[in-house]
Amino acid sequence: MLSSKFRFFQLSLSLSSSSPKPPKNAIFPQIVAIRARIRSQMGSPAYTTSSRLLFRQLFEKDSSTYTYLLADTSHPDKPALLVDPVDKTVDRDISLVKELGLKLVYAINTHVHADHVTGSGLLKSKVPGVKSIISKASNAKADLFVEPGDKIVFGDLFLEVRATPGHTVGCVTYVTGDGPNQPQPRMAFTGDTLLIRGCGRTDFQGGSSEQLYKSVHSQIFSLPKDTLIYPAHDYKGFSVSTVGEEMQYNPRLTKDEETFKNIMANLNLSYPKMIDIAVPANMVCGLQDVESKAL
Ligand SMILES: N[C@@H](CCC(=O)N[C@@H](CSS)C(=O)NCC(=O)O)C(=O)O
Repeated sequence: MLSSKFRFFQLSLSLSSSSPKPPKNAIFPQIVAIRARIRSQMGSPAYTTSSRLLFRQLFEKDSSTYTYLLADTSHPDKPALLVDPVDKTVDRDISLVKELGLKLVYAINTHVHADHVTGSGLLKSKVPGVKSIISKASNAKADLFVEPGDKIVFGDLFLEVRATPGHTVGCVTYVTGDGPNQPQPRMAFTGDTLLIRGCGRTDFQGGSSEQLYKSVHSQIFSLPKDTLIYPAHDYKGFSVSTVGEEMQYNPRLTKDEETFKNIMANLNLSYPKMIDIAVPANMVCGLQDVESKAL
């Protein structure tokens, strides 16, 4: 496969060999044309353009979990939030927040995880002022509870809350705002509801394949096709997808509902190794709260 640098070089060459040497003042439109050709050959960009949004995708390898850091860097306070922090990587996340000069305000969870302990409790104990967030429908403990239609505001940016039950009863998807100054394309943090070319299992924690199917089709596939999909996990090496791509290629969710339910009933996955520790800990916002409750 060609590296993008090499592709650029090739495209520059082919463009100059097929056209006469341009006058000096015509070079800028040529660069614009080359960039447009690269973009069209590479498909949708896997990034969002916004002058204000700082975005980082972070990984925890033991549970193959993605944590996302978002901040409004145009706001004087540089308010930041973490989506689905993991206890094991909290120190890494705090260092990054400090290095970038951000003010962490929220630790947000898409759901009560079964495979790892949330970093929300540790973040709250290590960074004064951080508030934990989870959906009201999860019945878990947190500082703030969100419901469908709520907005989580950080500076002049916001995340919209969409109810996407199915993997668990309280699963939500957080979608970047729609409006002036909000990132384009939009970004959807789907938790375990929609994975890249897959989806969350539905065999515990109040899971339902019927609900998951409806959630994805009504709440995620209804977003603009260029909306970027950022899941909570990936087991195959993917990092980002789009609504359009999943609508076309997701091997489970492109099927009709009956076929989907049949696929989900026959996944035969073993239970997550951490489930007996993770679920009770996450119901109280992370291990720290479990310890303080026990005192
Ligand atoms: N082996 C892992 C757990 C893998 C797993 O079950 N992943 C979940 C999301 S975390 S609860 C899932 O929904 N997977 C769907 C799939 O199709 O893989 C462990 O032991 O932790």
